[in-house]
Amino acid sequence: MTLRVGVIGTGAIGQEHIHRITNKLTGAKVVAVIDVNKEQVQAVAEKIDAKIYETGHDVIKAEDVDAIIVTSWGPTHEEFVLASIAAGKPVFCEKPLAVTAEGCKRIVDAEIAHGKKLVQVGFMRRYDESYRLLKETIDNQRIGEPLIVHCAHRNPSVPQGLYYGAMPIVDTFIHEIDVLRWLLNDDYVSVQAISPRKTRDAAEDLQDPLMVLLETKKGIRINGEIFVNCRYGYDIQCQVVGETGVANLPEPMSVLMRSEAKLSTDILVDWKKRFIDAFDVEIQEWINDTLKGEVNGPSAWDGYFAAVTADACVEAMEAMNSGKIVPISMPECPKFYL
Ligand SMILES: NC(=O)c1ccc[n+]([C@@H]2O[C@H](COP(=O)([O-])OP(=O)(O)OC[C@H]3O[C@@H](n4cnc5c(N)ncnc54)[C@H](O)[C@@H]3O)[C@@H](O)[C@H]2O)c1
Ligand SMILES: O[C@H]1[C@H](O)[C@@H](O)[C@H](O)[C@@H](O)[C@H]1O
Repeated sequence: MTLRVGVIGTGAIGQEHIHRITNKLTGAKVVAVIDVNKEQVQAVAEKIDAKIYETGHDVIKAEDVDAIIVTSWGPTHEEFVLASIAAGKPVFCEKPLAVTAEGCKRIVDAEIAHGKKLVQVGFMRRYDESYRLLKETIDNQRIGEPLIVHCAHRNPSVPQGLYYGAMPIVDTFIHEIDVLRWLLNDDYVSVQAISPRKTRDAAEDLQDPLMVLLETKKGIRINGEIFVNCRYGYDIQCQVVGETGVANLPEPMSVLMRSEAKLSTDILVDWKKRFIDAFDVEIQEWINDTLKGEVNGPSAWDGYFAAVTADACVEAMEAMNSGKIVPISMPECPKFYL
């Protein structure tokens, strides 16, 4: 059986997912697309022979669409995920699940009321081989119990005018918020924020770089650096300090060169390349699970947890350098998501 997929939002990542479903993965076909950018959606639809719809809701309602992928702008996600649940259709939603914790909670409530899991959130780092190896190292106690995590999320640059305010947290650090909770099998209890000296490349309305200090239930301290105008590359670092050793996230594979009196390796500059394999595995597993009527990837509850944590990080960022420690509290995870 082929899963007939409708894609809402054919921008950067929408096109990436359409390309992988059409050319690399098996078991699914993109049959319907929609974007508010008419020229762009026309070009995408022509390449894959998909039908163009007027709105996201028309795609969700279409009889020949079995499952939905939401890759439109973040603020539109909640509406499309809720509509997919109301139509009883499986939905893969890129991060963020919704732009507020309340929005994520509405999705969680709607899914529970529906009675069957339908929602998966695009936290693709859980599918990345290097993070999986790091998790295996921790789970197998090869460094004893984890005590401290140092991590960095560095982008070479961000689009001027489109990236501002709380985005270092809600658009960028949200990946660490999800993956570290998964990596450490732990939940967060508090956060504070510190602003280092600002880079000359940061826009006026952006604190860049930014540091957040999270504490987990087990007492692990996480020191997170978010630096979105680092200029030199797309660099994701994670080091876990344990009782008996230190484990580092493996670097992406790259040729070690000796040339012009230098020993060097290239650094990637683009998230698409850094996580290309992870995205492939993530979407292939989503297709396979959806065909079986299952959801096994990051759930709406994970999306909600990330949003609650992100809200606390934003509150800490707004009070940065004051020493304010913002508590992070979540209700018990409902049985539905266990
Ligand atoms: N998992 C990841 O690493 C990752 C990477 C990139 C982007 N994302 C997420 O994916 C989403 C899209 O990001 P992007 O980089 O592709 O952005 P983008 O701006 O390139 O694409 C978004 C598209 O959504 C369209 N759109 C906006 N409102 C719409 C609506 N109401 N109906 C239909 N289409 C609409 C826009 O016209 C645009 O083409 C964001 O939420 C982003 O955070 C996740
Ligand atoms: O900071 C960016 C992240 O590094 C990417 O992985 C994407 O999530 C992108 O949307 C963010 O803007």
